[in-house]
Amino acid sequence: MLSEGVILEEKEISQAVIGRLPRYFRYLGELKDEGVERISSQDLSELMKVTASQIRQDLNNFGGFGQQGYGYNVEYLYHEIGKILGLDRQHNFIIIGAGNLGRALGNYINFEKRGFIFRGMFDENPALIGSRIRGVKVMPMNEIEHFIRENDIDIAVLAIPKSGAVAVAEKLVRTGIHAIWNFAHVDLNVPEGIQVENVHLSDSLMKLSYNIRKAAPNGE
Ligand SMILES: NC(=O)c1ccc[n+]([C@@H]2O[C@H](COP(=O)([O-])OP(=O)(O)OC[C@H]3O[C@@H](n4cnc5c(N)ncnc54)[C@H](O)[C@@H]3O)[C@@H](O)[C@H]2O)c1
Repeated sequence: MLSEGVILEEKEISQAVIGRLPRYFRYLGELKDEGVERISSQDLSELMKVTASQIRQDLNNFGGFGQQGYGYNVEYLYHEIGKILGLDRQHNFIIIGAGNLGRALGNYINFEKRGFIFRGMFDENPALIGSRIRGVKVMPMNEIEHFIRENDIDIAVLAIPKSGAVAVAEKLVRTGIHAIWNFAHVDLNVPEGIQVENVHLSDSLMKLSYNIRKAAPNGE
């Protein structure tokens, strides 16, 4: 089972560490763009507001990357974390659901900068078929299986209501898709080997709401 951690270079890495890697990647990318060549774990810790020991522990999972008295080579670490995250290769994705959310995701160009290439969009509403988002055509659902196979699609983004999500996910599984980025508010039961990442923006909003309440418990 891959639910608790992933096997990487013969070592079990916890999902908590994996979850922190994109943030390291982002900060290192910014440092690299600013021309910073190396950084100590102390300075990285101050910048990212996590303890230096957390940084050392996290990066030790992958063999360290740091050198005593030198710190981290920013460019090297950036590329190594990118490789660990699989960002050294291109991922082709499609979006299912050309509604508000699907269109917003399709219009977001920064995914391409990370190697996620928007290839196709699908919807069951005939009125939307043929319309385009950033030049990408909305296609009918009966073309999806053929499209996935012909265009080397590895990620399907589910931006449809939960009522149809399970059936669509089952269809995607039959096409041999590798991964589903699931925005529908339903848990998907997919076979082992197919990766699902659930996104619930409202969870983040509820956390914010909790923190607002904690900061002003009397509703001031
Ligand atoms: N997880 C999150 O953070 C998050 C955030 C916003 C919205 N959502 C969910 O995402 C879904 C889409 O939101 P929206 O605002 O874009 O809705 P929307 O109504 O604007 O768009 C939904 C689109 O999906 C299409 N569709 C519906 N069932 C389909 C099916 N079985 N196959 C193919 N296409 C189908 C519809 O024709 C429509 O174009 C909603 O169910 C909403 O609950 C999730």
